[in-house]
Amino acid sequence: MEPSAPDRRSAGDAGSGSTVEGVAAPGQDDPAVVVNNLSFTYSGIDGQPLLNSPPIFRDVSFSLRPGSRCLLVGPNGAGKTTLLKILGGKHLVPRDCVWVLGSSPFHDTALTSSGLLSYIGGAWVRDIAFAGYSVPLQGDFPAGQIIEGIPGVDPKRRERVMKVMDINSDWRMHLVSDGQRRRVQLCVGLLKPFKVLLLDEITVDLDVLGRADLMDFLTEECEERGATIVYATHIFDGLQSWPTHVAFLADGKFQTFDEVKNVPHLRDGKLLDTVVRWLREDKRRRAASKRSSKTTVVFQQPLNNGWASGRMTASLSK
Ligand SMILES: Nc1ncnc2c1ncn2[C@@H]1O[C@H](COP(=O)(O)OP(=O)(O)OP(=O)(O)O)[C@@H](O)[C@H]1O
Repeated sequence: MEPSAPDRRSAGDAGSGSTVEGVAAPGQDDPAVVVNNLSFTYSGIDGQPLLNSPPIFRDVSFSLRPGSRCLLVGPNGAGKTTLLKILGGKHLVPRDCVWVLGSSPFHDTALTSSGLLSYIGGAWVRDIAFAGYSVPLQGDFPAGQIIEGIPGVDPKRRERVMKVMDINSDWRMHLVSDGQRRRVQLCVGLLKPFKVLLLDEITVDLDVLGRADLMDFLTEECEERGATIVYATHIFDGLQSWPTHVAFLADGKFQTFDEVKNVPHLRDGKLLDTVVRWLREDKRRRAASKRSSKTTVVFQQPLNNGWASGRMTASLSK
């Protein structure tokens, strides 16, 4: 799909339907998400691209209109999380490459602080000085305290989201199961009436009913409020009729990005079969390209050795 021209009003311009200070809401027909020729490579702490690491994306472009539900699929390591993080403003990319609700998510922090753009991904962890990296958030405090402590939330919406996620306010966070912790994490991410929601494999710990209720809620949010959702997952159970769009990311680009109604097998509800076929094709393509490649990878002494306090990273010299 060709990207549409982004809405380039700067933050603070009066936009039709603007409700949050600092964020110019796009008009109803403007795309909610626009990506223009996005290329991205991770860099080390010296700011240089990591050695021997090809770009994660090359010239990726797409756009999504309000109300779209896009399933983002692809093999492990294809870059789904990276793309969601870029859309969520967590990685610096050139301002003109990524537009969410008419603003650059990295540069215009009001997008995320207002809750209009919400990113929910990974386990609920934090880096805590002297405790370590990726420490699970499980202090002894009740779930209700976290949820009710978030300011600016409509009490009716809070009640609804807590009901959908089936949360007991008295759950003590250091005693809950992984699935219960995930429910609280989801609840927090859904409390504000987002316009764009980015989900990174968040249903992994949920039981089947919790998952079904969540997907129904998300469908309603898109159909009734015009929210836009990009959801990266490897779990396709019960998702056949959920997406309006499917994007298959592999080898640095979208091998497929289309509306479900335009892809015959997807239209017929064969989501899992189709994704498995795409994955097999991609695996064959990678094997063929490896066989034909004459490039010898030479490991060199990297400019940084990837050392950070308490952690060894993958950029260590071999
Ligand atoms: N912080 C980082 N620094 C350097 N490389 C990274 C970093 N995070 C991810 N990568 C690399 O970027 C590539 C894409 O990773 P990413 O997590 O986006 O893939 P993914 O499609 O979400 O994978 P999965 O399906 O396994 O979750 C991988 O090769 C990974 O090793």
